[in-house]
Amino acid sequence: MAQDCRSLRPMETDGFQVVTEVVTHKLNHIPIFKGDFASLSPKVQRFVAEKAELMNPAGIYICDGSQKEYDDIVDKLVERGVLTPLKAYENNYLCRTDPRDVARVESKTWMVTKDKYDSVCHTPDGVRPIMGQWMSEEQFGVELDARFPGCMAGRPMYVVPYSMGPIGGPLSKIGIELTDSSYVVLCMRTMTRMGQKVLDALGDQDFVRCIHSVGLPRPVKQKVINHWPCNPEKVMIAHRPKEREIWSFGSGYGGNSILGKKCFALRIACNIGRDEGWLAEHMLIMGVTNPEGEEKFIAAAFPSACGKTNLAMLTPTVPGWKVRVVGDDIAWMKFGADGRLYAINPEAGFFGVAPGTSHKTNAMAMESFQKNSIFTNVAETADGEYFWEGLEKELKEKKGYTDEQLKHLEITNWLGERWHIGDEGKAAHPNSRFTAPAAQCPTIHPDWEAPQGVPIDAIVFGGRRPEGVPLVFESFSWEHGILVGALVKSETTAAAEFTGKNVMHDPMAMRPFMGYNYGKYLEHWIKLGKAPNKAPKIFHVNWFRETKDHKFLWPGFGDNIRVLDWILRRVSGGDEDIAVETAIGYVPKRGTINLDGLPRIDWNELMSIPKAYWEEDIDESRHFLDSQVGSDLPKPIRDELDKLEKRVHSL
Ligand SMILES: Nc1nc2c(ncn2[C@@H]2O[C@H](COP(=O)(O)OP(=O)(O)O)[C@@H](O)[C@H]2O)c(=O)[nH]1
Ligand SMILES: C=C(OP(=O)(O)O)C(=O)O
Ligand SMILES: [Mn+2]
Repeated sequence: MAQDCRSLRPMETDGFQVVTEVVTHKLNHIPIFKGDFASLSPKVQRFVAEKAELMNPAGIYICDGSQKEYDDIVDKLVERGVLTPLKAYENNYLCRTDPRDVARVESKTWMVTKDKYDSVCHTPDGVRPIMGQWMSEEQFGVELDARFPGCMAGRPMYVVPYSMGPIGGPLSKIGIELTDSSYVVLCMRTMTRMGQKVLDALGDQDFVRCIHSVGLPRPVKQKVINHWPCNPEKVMIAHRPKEREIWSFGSGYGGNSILGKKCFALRIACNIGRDEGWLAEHMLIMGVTNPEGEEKFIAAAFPSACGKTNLAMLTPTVPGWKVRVVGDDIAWMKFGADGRLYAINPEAGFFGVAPGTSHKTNAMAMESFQKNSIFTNVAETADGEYFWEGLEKELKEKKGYTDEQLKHLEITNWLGERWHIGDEGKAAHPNSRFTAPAAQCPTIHPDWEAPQGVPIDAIVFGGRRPEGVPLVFESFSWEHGILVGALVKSETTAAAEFTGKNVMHDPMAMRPFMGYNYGKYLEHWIKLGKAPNKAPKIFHVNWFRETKDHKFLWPGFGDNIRVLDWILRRVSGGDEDIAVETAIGYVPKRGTINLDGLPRIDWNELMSIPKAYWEEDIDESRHFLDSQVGSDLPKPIRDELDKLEKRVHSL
């Protein structure tokens, strides 16, 4: 077989020189482009050798994670036109993908388990589960065979050892990603702790096995667009939780390819968390210090593109407050011996939504990506700056342009076409992203890499809810809070393939990332909150409620500190009289949220709990839980729903 594979191997080897050739019992003469195969642990050797034999790369490149390695790969990609230096900054690059490969693809994401109901709930006949898709092991075998054999022909196979969480930390875990995408290698270096030091820490232990291919072996028969090989027709993002294995094919988009992130740190990790008694959640982690100097930590779950990165990096508009970032997307959380919930950010970088980000909305994100960052599918100005929707005003002021000058500014849009502000279409893709090292954020928390994590005082859920849902409310109990999380809904965004603005269920903000039976997942949450563990209070926020003419009722962004202030006062307890009991939870008493300096806020509209809306919402939610969770719904959650319904009926 090796002989046949070699003959398939085209001449081009991306300019890498063959350093040594290893001969293993599995593999004949696969060249090593970089690294010392023999120094890998037997488990890693075997993994690399087996997968190389399957995918037939031109050679193997073992990443050491050094700056030089990063720079070498960048240089190569610039030479080939994959990356464009954004010359207004130091070490910032623009990458344009094939326009068909710009977001996660939920419909092509699967969990592969022997028993279907380990992955999905017992939904009634004819109902397609939306909390995860299941694929049988047999079918997975067929799909794998139709994609992976020979899929890396002519391309280097990078071996990317990485740690999610600080290397060696008690909550941290190691993975190894094999990929034929050099873009992914660069992103993994920013988003995780990557390289030799991880292999050193690994020893002969096990690791999460991650296999990623863009799915376009050389010689390539189709036309490659933007030097971005991908295979949209054959995309498959498959997870084998029991085997702790991820197989991703056909897409280079971050959420599908930077496998440490959504695939490992959420879908696989929530399985590990279930087995080991902890939680892997789609949550930011932030430290909030009040004017008295007391700091508390909040973990908040919002669906993709609903404000996690922005909240984590918030610049308070109220004097005296300080916000510091621990993480902006994922939290691994475990109750400690003292009964408190501790959270780490398993990542080392930010993969954030670019459009809408500006010094006005998120200055700390802007400061994080002034250097050493990669911008995917944004636009570029003639001066070599990044550009996207939301930067118009800032650019105008920075350059001193008149309106007329701004309108005529030469911009290259994300598709590589000439474009001007006001032209049809968008400058940047709505899901365009920045990839930036977390350490570059000016408000990164000094304990962001604390191996044992930070103690969480409040959990917050939220989503884009244009109507019916007040700015903030507090749940009555841990179980009620879990119901609140289980009923999270949000308008769809550009982070996945859905088009149009529909309000969809996104329970716990985990719909796209659920790694096992969602009913069992709720049970796991319930169990962990029981004494002697001290369960944090659970809140729900909605920055996105609209007036009848579709204007936001709440200014959002830095002003969200006003809501966090209320939340943290509730957490502190004390005898402050700041909450009113309502059917859906405690809401702020009028006047207890600081509105000083804001333009007029329509408090009644912002905080109202319309009975008709909630009655309909509960019917719809009950239908959702019945059809999507069915008999797997834990009784305490069903009881909470019954109680909520009763309270709403008597509104
Ligand atoms: N109106 C409003 N928009 C927000 C707020 N926070 C974030 N956004 C916008 O929502 C989009 C996604 O935000 P981001 O923080 O990247 O979401 P994430 O994907 O959950 O991390 C961006 O376009 C933001 O400008 C807010 O408080 N109010
Ligand atoms: C990385 C992503 O995350 P989020 O939008 O939640 O920041 C994604 O959805 O692809
Ligand atoms: Mn984000």
